Parts: sequence; structure tokens; C-alpha cells
Amino acid sequence: MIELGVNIDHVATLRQTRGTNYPDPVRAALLAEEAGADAITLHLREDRRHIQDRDVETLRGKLATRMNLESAVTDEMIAFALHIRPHDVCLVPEKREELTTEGGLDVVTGYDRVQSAVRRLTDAGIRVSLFIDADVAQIDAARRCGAPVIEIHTGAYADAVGAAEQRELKRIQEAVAYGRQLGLKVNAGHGLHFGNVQPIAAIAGIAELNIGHALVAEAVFMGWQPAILEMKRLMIEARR
Ligand SMILES: CC(=O)[C@@H](O)[C@H](O)COP(=O)(O)O
Ligand SMILES: NCC(=O)COP(=O)(O)O
Repeated sequence: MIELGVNIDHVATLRQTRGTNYPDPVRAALLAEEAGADAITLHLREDRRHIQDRDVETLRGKLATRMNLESAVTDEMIAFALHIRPHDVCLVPEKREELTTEGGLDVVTGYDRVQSAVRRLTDAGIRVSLFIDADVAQIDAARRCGAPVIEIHTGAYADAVGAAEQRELKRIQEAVAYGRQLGLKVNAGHGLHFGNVQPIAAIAGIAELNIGHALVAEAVFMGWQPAILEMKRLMIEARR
């Protein structure tokens, strides 16, 4: 059964916009679990533009499912992840000036740094995922550096239209098959929404989709829990 990781980053974006203490991303996480989320994903960015350290610390130990903490490969963020000890850490690239995560982690170029982070987190009992593009060399490097999980960046697929969207979908299908061939758990995420999720959810080798921005957007119109219920319904329907 394909799983849904609900990313609560942009509940925090709404809070940070005014510097209020609402909407509370911790409340959003617990309600998301009630609505069927299989995991809660949150990204503590170096610039703290949305999720704050206190959100992660408050949520720690409160989840009935599992925390998937997204983290840049920096000493600060790895130390924080080791302090929190979530079930999962997903290592992601980060650039201050980016609007959102623009591409996958370059494991090939940053191999030693990534491998060291994977080893430290794994030794602490944390399952490590690498957020990478649908690229054979990156998948090979992820496997070689000891990460048991990869998350395929679906942003290029989400941004594409027409023939380009089909090309991106094929790239993702091939990347998922290759990752599974290497024995990796393969997740996917970024930019997925009600209109484009089903072709990705239909890919049999995908274990989990991490979705956030579109759920917060849909919640404005249909409510938070109904949005999560509908996303899960679409995902399960895609697998039938
Ligand atoms: C890694 C990824 O695609 C997202 O989970 C990440 O959180 C994007 O960063 P923003 O949430 O800041 O857009
Ligand atoms: N890793 C992807 C994620 O957690 C959510 O990305 P998005 O749905 O907010 O684009």
C-alpha cells in the first residue's frame, strides 16, 4: 500500500507571514495523522523561513506515526537531527535564495560529505533518505554511500506540460525501477497535487509520496483533513 507523508512546512509559512503563533504546524501534524497520514515530514531550513526548531522539538515524541525530518547536509543540521533522533532523516539540498528545493542532492559531487552524514545518522539509529533527481549516477552513489532510502525529486515532472511531462514521468518510472533493483526503498515528492499525483502514485515501486504545498493550498478551500483524505483516496485509486 502506498504511503503518504504529509509535509507541514507551509502551515508554518502561513504562521511566519505574520509572526503569530497560529496556524500551529504541530496541531496540523496531529490532525493529519488522524486523517490518515502515514508520516509527518518537516523541513527545518537553515534560514528558518517556515518550520522552527521549537516545532520539531514539540512534535518529537507526539507523533503516532513517524517523523521524517528534512535536513541540509551541514554540521548544524546534522547535529540537530542527532539531537532530535527522528525515525527518518531525508537529506536535501538547500540554497538560501531558492524559492523551494530546486533540484536533488548532488551525492556524486558531495560524496564524502553525504557519506559521513549518512554514517553518523545511521549509527544513531536513524533511517536516512537522500532526496535526489531521477538519475542513475545519483542512485548508484546513494546506494554506495549506504542510504537505505531515496526520494525521487518530482519537481521537474510537476513543472512540465505535454510531451515534456511524459518524458519526466518516464524518467521517474525508470529511476524507481532502478532504485528497487538496487534494493532501495524508493519514495517520491515535490510539487505533487490532486491533478498530477496519480501517474506517480501508479508507479508500483514507490513506497511513499511526500506532499505538502498542495495539501495546504487545497485546505484553504476544502479543509485540512478532507484534503489529506482526498489525496490518499487518489493515491490508492491510482494503484488499483
Ligand atoms: C525537499 C522538498 O521538496 C520539500 O520537502 C522541501 O520542504 C521544499 O522546501 P520548502 O518546503 O521550503 O518549499
Ligand atoms: N520532499 C517533498 C515534500 O516533502 C513535499 O514537497 P511539496 O509537496 O511541498 O512540494
